[in-house]
Amino acid sequence: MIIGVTGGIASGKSTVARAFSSQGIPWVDADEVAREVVAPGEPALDEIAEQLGREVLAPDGSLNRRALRELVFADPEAREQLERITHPRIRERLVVHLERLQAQGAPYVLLVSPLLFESGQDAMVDRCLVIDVPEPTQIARTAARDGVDEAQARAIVAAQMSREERLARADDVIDNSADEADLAAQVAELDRQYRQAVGLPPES
Ligand SMILES: CC(C)(COP(=O)(O)OP(=O)(O)OC[C@H]1O[C@@H](n2cnc3c(N)ncnc32)[C@H](O)[C@@H]1O)[C@@H](O)C(=O)NCCC(=O)NCCS
Ligand SMILES: Nc1ncnc2c1ncn2[C@@H]1O[C@H](COP(=O)(O)OP(=O)(O)OP(=O)(O)O)[C@@H](O)[C@H]1O
Repeated sequence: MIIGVTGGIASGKSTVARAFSSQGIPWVDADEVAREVVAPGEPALDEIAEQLGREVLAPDGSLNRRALRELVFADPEAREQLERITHPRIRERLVVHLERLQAQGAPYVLLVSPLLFESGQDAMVDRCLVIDVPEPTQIARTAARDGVDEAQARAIVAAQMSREERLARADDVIDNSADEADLAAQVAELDRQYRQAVGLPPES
């Protein structure tokens, strides 16, 4: 069984994944795979430079992530171009990573992805778990963690699915507006349900 874990920027997906991991559940992180596909030497990196301009490269030829971020969250067309280059490759690698994890015999595995619904990755999973936070909390946590200004954080949120739409598509929801202890309790309860769904006793 594959559980897709999604939520907007800084909703708490990685924190949730770590909590599941402490119960023995492994995960694949789509943001990490997205970085793999644009590593130096990857064909996607050349395509990005060709289509979006060499200004998005650092002097050493690697991706200047900050420059690309500022470009794509100000220009929806540039973002769509970037997604056309990266999303098929991300998807291909996610399939490989998930198959490898499943072969290792965990009770179930997680696909952690900010764009699970937007990029159609929900078709790869059995259940969708949405991490939900109010938008002001999301903006504040993004700005605090990534050192981006509030306007940039708002632009990123605006490029993602609305909270309402995401919740409407959820099979399960974690409310991450309280503290991390509260989050851990919600994860423990879902872990119990997921183990039961795959026919395992709660503590296996
Ligand atoms: C725009 C880029 C260069 C910004 O890099 P940066 O290091 O600043 O941020 P990072 O990659 O850690 O992403 C941070 C968050 O931004 C949001 N985000 C990233 N890409 C997108 C997008 N295309 N649309 C909406 N939100 C996005 C996500 O919430 C993500 O968790 C980078 O995110 C990227 O290459 N995005 C395109 C690939 C993609 O869609 N990745 C998302 C995972 S499928
Ligand atoms: N319940 C909580 N209370 C306070 N801070 C929290 C809570 N949950 C997460 N955070 C903090 O909010 C920030 C975002 O959390 P996290 O990195 O888990 O989100 P994410 O959804 O994985 O983000 P992204 O996809 O943008 O990388 C982190 O700095 C994290 O420590």
